[in-house]
Amino acid sequence: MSTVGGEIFSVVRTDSQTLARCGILRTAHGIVHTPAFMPVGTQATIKGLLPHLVEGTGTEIILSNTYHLLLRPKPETVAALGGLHRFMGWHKPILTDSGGFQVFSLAQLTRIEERGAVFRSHLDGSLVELTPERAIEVQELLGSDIAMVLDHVVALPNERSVIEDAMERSLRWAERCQKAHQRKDQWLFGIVQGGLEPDLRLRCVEELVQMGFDGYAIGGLSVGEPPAEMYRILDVVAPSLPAERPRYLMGVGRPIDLLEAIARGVDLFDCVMPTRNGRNAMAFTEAGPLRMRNACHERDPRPMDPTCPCLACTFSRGYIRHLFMAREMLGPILVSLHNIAFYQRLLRQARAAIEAGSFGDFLEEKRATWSRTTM
Ligand SMILES: CNc1nc2cc3c(=O)[nH]c(N)nc3c(CCO)c2[nH]1
Ligand SMILES: [Zn+2]
Repeated sequence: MSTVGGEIFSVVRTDSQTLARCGILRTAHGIVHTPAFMPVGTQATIKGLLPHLVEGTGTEIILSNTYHLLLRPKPETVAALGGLHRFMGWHKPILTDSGGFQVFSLAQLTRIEERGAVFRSHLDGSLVELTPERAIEVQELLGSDIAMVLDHVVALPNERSVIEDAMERSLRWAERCQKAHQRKDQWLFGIVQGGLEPDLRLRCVEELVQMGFDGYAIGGLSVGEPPAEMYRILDVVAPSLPAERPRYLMGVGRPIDLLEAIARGVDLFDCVMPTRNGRNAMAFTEAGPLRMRNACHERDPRPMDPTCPCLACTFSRGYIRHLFMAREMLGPILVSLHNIAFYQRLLRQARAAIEAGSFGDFLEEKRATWSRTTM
């Protein structure tokens, strides 16, 4: 348990129609209003965006990755340069993931042993070992406000025995992470595994809560399973987690997925979609997604989203299409910025709906509006 000033998390309002709630998450670098969305800054940068631009979208917390920074520039280098906040000039909260997902999704020839994950770096093929103890040491060197335990993530669909084995190893690793964790100004979150098996998920929740973490993440989802399957697991897992601790759904998701998860009591999200899609000229708007290379935008003087307050929406669609057709750097920068602003505005609207006790109506309205698009 960390001792950052005051309580970790307070629920300030619960919706009257769903399990959605508004909360305040307190960290060493300030507070986060939940439900909150974390843009992904994998290599100590939200790709293409200076910190003050990210702040301007209303972002209060970002995610960075142990796996990538372990390989380059190495955590000892980041620590020597003052830690991750000073290194990247972001002075609000930072959550670091442990690498559990990347050793499964990015690394080559990963071998999972009881001791830890052994893999070849995707950068130079060198052999790397990531143990629970090293994952904690790295996150303490980086100085993030929230650290994640090292977990064993498996692909879905999978054999129940494979899922059970990985879930049990993740529990043993979580305990080792807890024992290794020293920094009192850094929260430590556990991660619930167990695939799409409700009984394995609930057993994992029970054991993690027994160990006692500052917050709880729901892992092992958004790994290719149908959305309905994810929602079914959330129905079981989210309400079973302690109400007075933050609940973080890892790697999610599309705008509609965020709202469906918020309705089930989830407080925190991270996803590469707004920035990755932005770099690929796909802009989220209230009326549905826009593909900015599309010829229809060539002479369109309107902003991407006339209701959007962001800097990118002071330019015309014609200009943004030109930037992508000319392969100018500013294209991906502007649409990434806009997409993060879109997600943060959606969460502001969600928090307001919860405060008004009508999040259920808000969700229904978005389900109807977006059912005709791929949001
Ligand atoms: C894009 N989908 C996704 N599913 C995830 C699932 C996990 C998970 O189970 N464990 C850990 N440590 N990280 C995860 C991450 C990376 C964070 O975005 C995920 N990302
Ligand atoms: Zn905009």
